[in-house]
Amino acid sequence: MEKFIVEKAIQDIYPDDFAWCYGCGRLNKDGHHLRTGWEEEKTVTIFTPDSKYMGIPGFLYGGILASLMDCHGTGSASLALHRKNGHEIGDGAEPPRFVTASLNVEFLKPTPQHVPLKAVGTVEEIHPKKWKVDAEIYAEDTLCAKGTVVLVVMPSTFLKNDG
Ligand SMILES: CCCCCCCCCC(=O)SCCNC(=O)CCNC(=O)[C@H](O)C(C)(C)COP(=O)(O)OP(=O)(O)OC[C@H]1O[C@@H](n2cnc3c(N)ncnc32)[C@H](O)[C@@H]1OP(=O)(O)O
Repeated sequence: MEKFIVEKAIQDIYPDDFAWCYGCGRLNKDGHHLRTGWEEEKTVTIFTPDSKYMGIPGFLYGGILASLMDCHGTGSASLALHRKNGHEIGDGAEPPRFVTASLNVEFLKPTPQHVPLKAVGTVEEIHPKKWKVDAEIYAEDTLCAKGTVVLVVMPSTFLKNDG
């Protein structure tokens, strides 16, 4: 049977200061709370968008697929560098933080509403600070979108200076 749950997600262990992303921050009450984990050597994010994310009645708005691809990318890169650094979710280590440098999405088929979407990622290191995720989004067995996301380790300029 198809698995529609991510048991251990990298977003669950982001430090609170980095858990506010609209797509994947667990502390953003208005956000999507996307969660990304390993499924063997691939990364997986499961998401069933709310009815309001409609493009054409019965079909999803493409921007919501891009959001899924975006946060699936940051989560996947974080998982991969965390593992490369010798860590796994649950060992107490803080994961690396990534931002999206580029996002390319190809909308291949109309995507039905009201079914769980599964983003599947293949992660590749370009440079220790720069990673690429090739992602596919499936609605049930149909490949509806694919894309490439390039992620860069978050520069210090993103850190809020409260002092
Ligand atoms: C903890 C989790 C936090 C959750 C966050 C969720 C975020 C959700 C996703 C988003 O929406 S992120 C928000 C949207 N994205 C942005 O706002 C990013 C805006 N863009 C930028 O800030 C910069 O353009 C960006 C950081 C993406 C890239 O900047 P650069 O063009 O300077 O980076 P570059 O790609 O050249 O290299 C990055 C680093 O890798 C190094 N590098 C990359 N490739 C290399 C190579 N081949 N050889 C040598 N060095 C290389 C490069 O030197 C550099 O290291 P340093 O910072 O130490 O100098």
